[in-house]
Amino acid sequence: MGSLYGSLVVPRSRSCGRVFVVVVFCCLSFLIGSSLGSKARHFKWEAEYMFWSPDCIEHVVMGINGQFPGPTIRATAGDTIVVELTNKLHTEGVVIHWHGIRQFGTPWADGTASISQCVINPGETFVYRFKVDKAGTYFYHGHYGMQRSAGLYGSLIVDLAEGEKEPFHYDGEFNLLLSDWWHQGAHEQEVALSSNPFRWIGEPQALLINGKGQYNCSLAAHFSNSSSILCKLRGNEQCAPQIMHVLPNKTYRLRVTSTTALASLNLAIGNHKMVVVEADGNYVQPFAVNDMDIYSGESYSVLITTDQDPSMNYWVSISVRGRLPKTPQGLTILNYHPTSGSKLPTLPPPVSPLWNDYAHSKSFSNKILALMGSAKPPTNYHRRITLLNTQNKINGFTKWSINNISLALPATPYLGSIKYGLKNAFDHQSPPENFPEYYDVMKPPVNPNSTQGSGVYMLGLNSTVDVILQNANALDANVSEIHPWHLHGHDFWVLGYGEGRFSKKDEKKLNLKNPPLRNTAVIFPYGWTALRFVADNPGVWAFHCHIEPHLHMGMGVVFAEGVQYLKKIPRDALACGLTGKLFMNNKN
Ligand SMILES: O=C1O[C@H]([C@@H](O)CO)C(O)=C1O
Repeated sequence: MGSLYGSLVVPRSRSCGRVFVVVVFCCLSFLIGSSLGSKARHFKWEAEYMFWSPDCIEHVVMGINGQFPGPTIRATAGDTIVVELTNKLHTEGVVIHWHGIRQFGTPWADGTASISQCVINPGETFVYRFKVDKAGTYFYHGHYGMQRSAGLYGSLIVDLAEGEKEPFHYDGEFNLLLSDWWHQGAHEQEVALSSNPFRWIGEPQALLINGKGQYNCSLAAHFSNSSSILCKLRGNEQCAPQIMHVLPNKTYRLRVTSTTALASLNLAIGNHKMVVVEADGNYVQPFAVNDMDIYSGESYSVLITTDQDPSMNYWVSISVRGRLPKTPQGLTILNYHPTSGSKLPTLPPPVSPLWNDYAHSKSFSNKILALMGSAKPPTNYHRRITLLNTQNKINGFTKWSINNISLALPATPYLGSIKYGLKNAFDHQSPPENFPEYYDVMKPPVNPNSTQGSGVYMLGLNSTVDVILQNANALDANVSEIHPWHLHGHDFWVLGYGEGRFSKKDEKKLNLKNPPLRNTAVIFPYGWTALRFVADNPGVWAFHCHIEPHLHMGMGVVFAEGVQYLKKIPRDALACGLTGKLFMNNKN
């Protein structure tokens, strides 16, 4: 039986002791900050395809060092992470993106193919070296083609620097990395999505918690009317649920991240409330919920108190939201000591809100506010870019477009072509800042024909940028979908969500007082989301829908800022395309 136990009773809040020496040491290290204890953490990783059974059915998955999900990185704020990644795939490149890490001063380590680096070729090794400057719950994943869908992901947890204290107390912690799984391989999915006629990938076959799921059985079979069979708790280590073993009357921190390819999820724990304290590596004003939505690309920490009857066990469930669910609930068990971990809960699993109860989702999103004392956004912006999200056609192929441009990535990474002024590397026309007044976001596009482009929004270094993400109707009437947008290289403030087309009157409703800082924000069907960020990180950064097939279909844009101020970009990152040629010519 897979068992999931965090640090069982490890007090996380550290305080300076009473003994003088300890006081001096603690307080000194507090004053000096993270620099004292910070260190380099080295990892040697090999990315490879392997046979694995995430939902008890054997498939090819992408793993790291023989593990799926990949190894968890645990570091302390201020540390330098060094990952020597060797590509052991036979015939395909690879990169890894460190989701939520801003990469200040190391934009070439962001791990985005065609944007921040060339893919690592089979047999080659690339060294990712970057600082984790902010404590929080993060993850990493492939960012080339649909390698995240193939299973290339894992957790990255950054603890507070020595001497610093969390604004909440907990006794132990668990890590829940959530994902979705298809039986159709990622390559076949790529071809399906890029074919004419278009073939949609459909809904996932299983939801995974820490890479483990149940396909044709259910842990809660005895509660359902269907003939589904009871899953085994023991036997197949690769798919047996990891039981969460807890002691009564303690507080646990659950670090929850979603790296789903498609599914928006709702997480609930039978009989237990969750207090949300962190979102995307930033503290939030704590609030309690019975269930919570989590979109692809997001991370949260929630606190649970084990104050229920210890002679029982409880369900931990994840279910699909925002799309007609065709995937069974993902389940595991919260097991109270000394009750046996194999005792199934006596109550049925939590019933998740209806998939299209968006009022419920919006109410959750609107509760997320910055913890008092958090950094506030600048009160004014220099530039506002409105990004209309539409589903389109290009020569009969189905795409997603932003202001009528579907993103097509160039062969030479932007970081190199912008730095070295290579004019032919991509489309130098700046993409549109807005969409036409007459466009009706409530209806399918009148003229769905779109174009592909590789254009970049060039942002003034240190300028304040507002982005209004505008959702619209897809190609079919009465369909508008959820899209979680993720920004690389920055956190942004989420100033607000609204219905219909963003207009002048919405301006007054924006929250400049305590908006949460995040790196991923959702747009609800037929709605808008307003974001603000400061372009203070020289580099080239992707901003895109975190739904993997949607990005594959062009749903993203690229921001560049201050690239000319970058002194030395490691040549290893740019040894392909026109930069590769440039380096070769310079050598001769
Ligand atoms: O991009 C998508 O395509 C399908 C559908 O719109 C067309 O089959 C779907 O549900 C998406 O999210």
